[in-house]
Amino acid sequence: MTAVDTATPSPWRFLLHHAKPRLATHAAVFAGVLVAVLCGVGAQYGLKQLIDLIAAGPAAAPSAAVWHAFLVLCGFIAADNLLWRAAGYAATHGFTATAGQIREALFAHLLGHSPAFFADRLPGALAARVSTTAVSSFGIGNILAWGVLPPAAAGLGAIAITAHVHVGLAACLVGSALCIGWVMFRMARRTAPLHRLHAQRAAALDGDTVDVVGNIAMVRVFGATMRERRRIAVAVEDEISAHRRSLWSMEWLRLIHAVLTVLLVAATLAAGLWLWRQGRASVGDVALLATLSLTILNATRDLAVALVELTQLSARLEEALRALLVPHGLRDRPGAVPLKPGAGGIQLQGVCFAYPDRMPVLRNLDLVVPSGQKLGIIGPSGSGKSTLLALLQRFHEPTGGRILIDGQDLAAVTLDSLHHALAVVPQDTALFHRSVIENIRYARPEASLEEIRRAARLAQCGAMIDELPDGLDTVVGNRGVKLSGGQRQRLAIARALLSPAPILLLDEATSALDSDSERAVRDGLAELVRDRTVIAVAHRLSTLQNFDRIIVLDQGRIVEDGTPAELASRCGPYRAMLRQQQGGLEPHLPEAA
Ligand SMILES: Nc1ncnc2c1ncn2[C@@H]1O[C@H](COP(=O)(O)OP(=O)(O)OP(=O)(O)O)[C@@H](O)[C@H]1O
Repeated sequence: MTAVDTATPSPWRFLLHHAKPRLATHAAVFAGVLVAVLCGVGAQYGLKQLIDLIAAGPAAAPSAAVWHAFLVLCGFIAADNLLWRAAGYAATHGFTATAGQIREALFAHLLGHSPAFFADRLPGALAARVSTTAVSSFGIGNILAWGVLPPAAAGLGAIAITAHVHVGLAACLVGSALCIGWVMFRMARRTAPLHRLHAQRAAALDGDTVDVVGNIAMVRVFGATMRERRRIAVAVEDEISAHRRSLWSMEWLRLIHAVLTVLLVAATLAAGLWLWRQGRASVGDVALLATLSLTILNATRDLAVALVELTQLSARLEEALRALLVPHGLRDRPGAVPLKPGAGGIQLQGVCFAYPDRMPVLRNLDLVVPSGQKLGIIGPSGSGKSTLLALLQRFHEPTGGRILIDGQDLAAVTLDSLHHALAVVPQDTALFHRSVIENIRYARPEASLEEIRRAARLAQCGAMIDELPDGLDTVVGNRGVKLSGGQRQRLAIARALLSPAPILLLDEATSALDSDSERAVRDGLAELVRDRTVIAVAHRLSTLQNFDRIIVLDQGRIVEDGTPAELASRCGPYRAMLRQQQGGLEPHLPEAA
């Protein structure tokens, strides 16, 4: 089934869509509850029959009829209780499975979003909303089954039995119940924005809390613990005030409902007494009307409480769905085909790019990288180097021109197949809070232990891993916090080396290494990059000294292009950078052409 229907984020359609695969189980829950409740109401009628027989006296009531009425009453009571449990058993299977399925579907949808989506949102708030959706969906199922259906069925059953005593009285009850229902519904709808506001503030607070916890080292370094506590305290105050307003609106609803139902029950009882005095109702009828009015009172009260909770949960669900079910910014185009595996030749034809509401970053870029070529990209900070790598991964669409891999336009191939063709060591080394071996194996889950050890050795992290307390099984901490920056980078390189992708993208892949480690990693890399196309962004020019070709980017344009030796011999920006990095030691440089 599709993950989620992004075109229709209405909470009810969303829930129905996810309930469908377990329709029979859900139907069993609701049918069980319905029959149990009707048996409960039937027990009240059975009691009336018994009372009428008892009131007639031992002489007038045949013994068989009394015991028959007794057994019917016991049967209703037994069915009432046992069916509740059967429905509960079905719900533990159906509701939990549906909530889990919703969580999985939203997670899958979340993973399909582009980096631009995540750049604008807090990860904690997104995770909180996935949880909110699953918890609210589970809550809505429970409230419908245990909170809405029982009082609704009990109320309708009570009205039907009242009709048996007096049709006019039952009609009045139906009219009153409908009026109360309408008033409650209108009022509940007007409170929905208050619940949504509360849901928004709670999710934002979750996101903020996770953001601070995720950056706890920085908070400590800048002695900002109190500052952050004050910030969160302000957000908590906002959340509390929104929560209070949401609850107050519900308390008003409950109060109005309580007044209306007290009036309704009093009127029913008075009518029963009047009918009895007229000789048109038996003692059993009056007892029945008394219990039925209480059933109706309880039913309408329970129904109101349940509807209130339902309104709150559906508002929370709606808010979470609105935030999560944003259509994917980047997705496979209709008719997209998998990238045909090739040697890894890359071509940029007139590529332009600007981030939304920003100045252009790349301007009319033409570049041909033959398969197997090792291309270095250098240039001042902000010149568009990482953006170029991001476009190659199709994290963003070029605003003009096109990019081809082995002659195939990236826009026309599937994203998954494109990512299988690329191995990446990103600028900001990201590791999972998992073991070293799981992090390296991420690039190729089927890789053997021997292959993993080889990749680790080539990335110069073999000795480092041996020194860890549990070797390859050591858990690296949140985003790899238990490792040094250089160690993290070497693990990321080992991970990329394990990938069979024909194109390797390195974004400042060795920036955190000292010169000796960098040289050692470079030697290890040399063997593995031999048959691949490599595009490497680097600030340290020594990283690129063995590369086939270097381009210099400036303000989104290629301002120099050639082999390292050619560029070093020209009086251009590359030579200036080289001179700067060699500390002005001219003897290392060839004569300028
Ligand atoms: N997600 C984004 N949204 C908006 N603007 C962005 C985004 N990412 C980068 N930019 C902007 O695009 C420009 C180019 O950034 P990019 O990261 O490509 O530069 P770079 O050459 O890799 O820089 P550095 O050497 O410092 O890593 C910068 O002005 C940057 O502020």
